[in-house]
Amino acid sequence: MNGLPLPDPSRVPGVLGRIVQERAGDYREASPDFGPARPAACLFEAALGGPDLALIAEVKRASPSQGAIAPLDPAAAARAYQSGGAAAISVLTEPRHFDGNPQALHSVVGAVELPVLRKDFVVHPAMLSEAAEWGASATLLMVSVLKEATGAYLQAAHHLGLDALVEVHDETELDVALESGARIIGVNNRDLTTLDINLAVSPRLIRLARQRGFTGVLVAESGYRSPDQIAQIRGLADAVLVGSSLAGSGDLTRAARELLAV
Ligand SMILES: O=P(O)(O)OC[C@@H](O)[C@@H](O)c1c[nH]c2ccccc12
Repeated sequence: MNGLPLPDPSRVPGVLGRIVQERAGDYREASPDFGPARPAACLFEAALGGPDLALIAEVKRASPSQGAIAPLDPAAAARAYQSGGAAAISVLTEPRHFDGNPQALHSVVGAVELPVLRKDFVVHPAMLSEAAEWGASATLLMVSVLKEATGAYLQAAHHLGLDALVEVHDETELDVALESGARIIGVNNRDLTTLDINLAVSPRLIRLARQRGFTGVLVAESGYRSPDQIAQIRGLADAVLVGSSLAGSGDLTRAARELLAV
C-alpha cells in the first residue's frame, strides 16, 4: 500500500500550524513509498492495557511553551523512567522546538525493554517508515494535523507494524478518531494552537469515548504535575502521558514513582 495524501499545513492554525509547515518542508523531497509490510507486535498497546493506570514517560528536553526544560541524556532518562515504573517511553524527535532528534529515539530503543513511541508531527508517510526502521513500537498521529487523512495514516502505521496513538483535543476530532478505527486514543489537555492547558478536557472526552462504545485504550495527555491531578483520571484513563514535570524534576526515577503514588 502506498500513496497517502499529504496534509495541507495551511489548514492548521497557530503554533501547531507553524511547526507543521516546517515539518512538511523537511520531508518535501522524501519518498512517499513506505515499503513492505512488517509484522505487528502491538507491544505499546499491550503495555497500556493492564488494570492499573500506566505511565508513558516522555523524554522532552524543550518545548514551545517552556523553552529549555532539561539537557537530558535520552538513554539515561529512559532507564531512569523504567526504574520509576513507567510502562512505555515517549521520545520527541522534532528538532526545532522540542530539541529532539532521530538519535535520541535510537538510543532509547537500545537502552530499555519498554516499548517506545516516536513523538513527532507526522505529515508525511516517510516519517512512519523512519519510526519503524528506528525501532519504535508506536507513532503519534494527530487528528488536528491529519484531519480526514487520519484513517489512511493509521492503516499505513499498522501496515508497518506500528501501533498508533491517535491524538484528539475536542469532540469533533474524537469523532474522526473513532471513525478511523483507532485502537489507542490520546486526549491532549493542551490546545496546541494556543498552548493553553485545561485538565478537564481529558476526563470529559474519555467519558464521551466510552459512551460512544470505544473499547480500546484511552490516554490522558499533558499538564500533569501532581498525584492529585493524576487521581482525577484514575479509573477513567488506561494511561497517562507525562513529559515536562518529570523531565524537569532532577530525579526522574523518583518523580515517576511519586507521580504514580496514590
Ligand atoms: O509536558 P507535558 O505537559 O507533560 O505533556 C507531555 C505530552 O503530552 C506533550 O509533550 C504532547 C502531547 N501531544 C503532543 C504533540 C506534539 C508534541 C508534544 C505533545
